[in-house]
Amino acid sequence: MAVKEKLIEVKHLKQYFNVGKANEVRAVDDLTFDIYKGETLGLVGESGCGKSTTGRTIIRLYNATAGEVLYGGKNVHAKMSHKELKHFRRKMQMIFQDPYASLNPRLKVADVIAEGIDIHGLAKSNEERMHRVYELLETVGLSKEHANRYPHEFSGGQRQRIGIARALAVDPEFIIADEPISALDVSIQAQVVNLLKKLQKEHDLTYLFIAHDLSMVKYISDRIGVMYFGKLVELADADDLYNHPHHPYTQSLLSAIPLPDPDYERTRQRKIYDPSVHQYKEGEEVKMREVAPHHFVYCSERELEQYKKTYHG
Ligand SMILES: Nc1ncnc2c1ncn2[C@@H]1O[C@H](COP(=O)(O)OP(=O)(O)OP(=O)(O)O)[C@@H](O)[C@H]1O
Repeated sequence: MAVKEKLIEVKHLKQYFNVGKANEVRAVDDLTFDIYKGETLGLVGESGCGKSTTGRTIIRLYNATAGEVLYGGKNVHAKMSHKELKHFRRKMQMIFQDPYASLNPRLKVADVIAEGIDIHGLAKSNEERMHRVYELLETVGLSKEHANRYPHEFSGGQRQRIGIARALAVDPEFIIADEPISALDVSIQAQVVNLLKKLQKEHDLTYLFIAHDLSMVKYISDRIGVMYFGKLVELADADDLYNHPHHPYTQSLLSAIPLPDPDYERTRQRKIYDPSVHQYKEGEEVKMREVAPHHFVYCSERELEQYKKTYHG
C-alpha cells in the first residue's frame, strides 16, 4: 500500500465557548486525528456533538482555545500575515448544509460563483471571469444560461451545486462539506454525493464530510470518525467501522440506520447508548487506542482488551 501523505494534522484541538462562565461549552475537547491527501474523512455524531465547530476551527473561522492544526506541516492557528491567511483561506473551502442561507440572494449566480475569483484576483479580465464561471457551472452539472439568474430560482439540489461551484472557483485542495445533503430530498442526495465524488477524482480534492447519521456517509467516506460530546470516540476505515463497531456509542448510531431489507428491519434492535457502561475507575486513563490496524477507539486499557477479544467475533 502506498504511504499516505498527511494533508492535515489536528493535535489536541480544543474549542471552548463562554470559557469560565456557567454556560461554558466544550464543543471540541482534545481532538487528535489526521486527514490524508485525497481521502474523504467522514465525521458523524448527533446534533450538538461539535462536528461543525471542529470544521470551523480547522479552517480558522474560530481561533482554537488550545491545540494545533497543521496544514501541509504549517500551523493554521499560528500568527500569520494577511497574505498567508488569504492563501490558506483559498486552499480550504466550505460547503454548507443550507445552500440558500449561504448564497447571497441579491447576487446573480455568476457573481455568487465569482466571489472568490474576485477576492483572490484569479481572472485578468471580465471575459476570463465569465469563461471560468461558465466552465464551473458545467462542471457541477448546470449550464451557462443559469449564470444570470438568482439563487431563489433554483431547487435545493441545484443551489447546492451552485455552492459547490463557488467553492471550486478558487481551486481549493481541501473542502469541508458540512451536512451538504441533509436539507435535500433523498432522491437528490445521491446525485450531490456522486458529484462530490466525481469532483474529488478530477480535482484531487481532500474532504471532511460532516453528517449526523451514518447512512450516506459510508458511501462517500474512506474513513469515519465518530464524535460524542466534543470527543472522538472511534476512528476507522469506513467498512471496518460498519463491520466491527466497538464503542457502544458507534453501535448505537449504527443500530439507528433503517435498511431496505424487511427481514432485517423486523429484527433490527435499536441500541441506546448509556455512558455509565464504562464504569471507569479513579485514575484510569481513557484515550484513543488502536484496537486493530488503523482502528482507534476511545477507551481504557481494560476496555481495549475486551474490544480486541471481540474484534473477530
Ligand atoms: N458560537 C458559539 N457560541 C457558543 N456555543 C456554541 C457556538 N457554536 C456552537 N456552540 C455549542 O457547541 C456545541 C457544538 O455545536 P456544533 O454546532 O459544533 O455541533 P454539531 O455537531 O455540528 O451540531 P449540528 O449538527 O446541530 O450542527 C453545541 O453545544 C453548541 O450549542
